Amino acid sequence: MLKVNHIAKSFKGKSVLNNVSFEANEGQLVHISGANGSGKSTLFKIIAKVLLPDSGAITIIESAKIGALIENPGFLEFETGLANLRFLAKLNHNYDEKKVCELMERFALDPNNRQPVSKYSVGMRQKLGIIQAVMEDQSIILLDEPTRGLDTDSIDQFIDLLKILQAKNKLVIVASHDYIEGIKYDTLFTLKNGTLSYG
Ligand SMILES: Nc1ncnc2c1ncn2[C@@H]1O[C@H](COP(=O)(O)OP(=O)(O)OP(=O)(O)O)[C@@H](O)[C@H]1O
Repeated sequence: MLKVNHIAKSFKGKSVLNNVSFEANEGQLVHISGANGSGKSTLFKIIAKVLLPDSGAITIIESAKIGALIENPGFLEFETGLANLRFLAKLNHNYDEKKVCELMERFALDPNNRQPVSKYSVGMRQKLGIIQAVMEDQSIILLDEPTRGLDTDSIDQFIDLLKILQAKNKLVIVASHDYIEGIKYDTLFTLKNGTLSYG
């Protein structure tokens, strides 16, 4: 479903990714661990094709759609959470209000909350970021530090969501520097000094 072939990327002569390769398939839950600055976000941006690698290639099966939470997702600050999700999904003509509201409720976000996103807490924004990555039934889901700012109840809700995504045969790749108790990954990678290795 996804092939990452010999990816290299440097910024201003400083190598961030060096010959990174791996393959992943539907139904797999993959973890990439790495310290701050190890290149996790850069790798996700290259997989999502928002950044070009210096060399190497990404191959994704044609029917696959990518959902991603990378760094701090940008929202329309003066609009409500639901209005933001509606806007993002409508860009792709794939808006299902019932599904979006169910996802919001799963994460204890009230779809009828009239507060603009500018008033949201870090955790609430993070939840909105997770929802937008999965709300269009995307088949490859990239989640960069998904539990940042989440309290323990929200982390449990996130773990439940991962189980649902796995049951739906999605490929989910989580990048984080910490280990999240309670998540059973199929494959573990570590990104260090620009190199991706198993374990
Ligand atoms: N557009 C850019 N221009 C210059 N340097 C960049 C750019 N994007 C990333 N970098 C550098 O590349 C390195 C890897 O950054 P990246 O954000 O991919 O790491 P990360 O593992 O996601 O870190 P974190 O866990 O802190 O989010 C860092 O040294 C960063 O400063």
